[in-house]
Amino acid sequence: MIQFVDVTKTYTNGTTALNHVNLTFEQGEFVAVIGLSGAGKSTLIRCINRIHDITSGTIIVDKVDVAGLRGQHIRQFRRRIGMIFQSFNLVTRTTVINNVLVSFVPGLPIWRKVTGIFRREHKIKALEALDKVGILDKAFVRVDQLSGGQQQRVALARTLAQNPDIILADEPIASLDPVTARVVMDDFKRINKEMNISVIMNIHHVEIALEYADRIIGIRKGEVVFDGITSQVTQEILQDIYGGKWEAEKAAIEEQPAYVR
Ligand SMILES: Nc1ncnc2c1ncn2[C@@H]1O[C@H](COP(=O)(O)OP(=O)(O)OP(=O)(O)O)[C@@H](O)[C@H]1O
Repeated sequence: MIQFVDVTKTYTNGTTALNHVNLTFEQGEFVAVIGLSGAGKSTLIRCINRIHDITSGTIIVDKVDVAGLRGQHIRQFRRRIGMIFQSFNLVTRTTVINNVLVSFVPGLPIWRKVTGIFRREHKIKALEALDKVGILDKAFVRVDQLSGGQQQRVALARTLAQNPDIILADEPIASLDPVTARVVMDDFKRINKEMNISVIMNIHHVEIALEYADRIIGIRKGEVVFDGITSQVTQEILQDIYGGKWEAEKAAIEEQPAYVR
């Protein structure tokens, strides 16, 4: 369970990105966070694994006060939380399996890190993770030979190999075409349902958010203005989340070329 209790985040330049946010995420939920650009979606997600430190309030993840973690404890905590980015964050000049094996590095002795020698059990786990996202056949292909969608699935496999309880996804489909975006979203959904891994996703594509997520959180100017199950979301609610700019936002998404939609 993740709890935000009266969380405020003000960056050093004075921008308040989160303003007195209260939220609870149960284990196994699939939550989409939506809102205008600059609303605070990334900040919300990134405070959970301490990429950003909050200014006031408390974030509790499974009874652990995240702000109190230091050094080794923060590394251990982060291993339970996978992170997926828009830009995949892979090493493109090496193979798919090497990218997945990297997820075992933090727990390995220094000589293994340096030599890149991985145990058989790690290799099997890496291959299993690739199988879960349907790209086992690409294990020994160089990442730069894969499509964007396949690269995002490698990133997902790398996260799965870490055996996380939670996956935070920051605009994971923003650079994918609509068909590939759905393939990747299908992976997220399957992982969420079959493995009971919580998925908290920041996403611009509202129609995809409504199609895949169980719950929608709408953020406007750092405040939660909607929090409810997906079927409750109406056009009026979207207007409210997008500060009356929903029609313009919808048109902007529709006008984007296919590769960014
Ligand atoms: N490192 C930072 N330093 C200062 N201000 C920041 C920083 N990161 C974000 N902000 C500001 O905080 C606010 C929320 O930003 P955030 O990236 O969380 O929004 P977002 O909803 O994810 O936007 P987008 O959809 O464009 O990614 C914005 O006003 C942004 O300019």
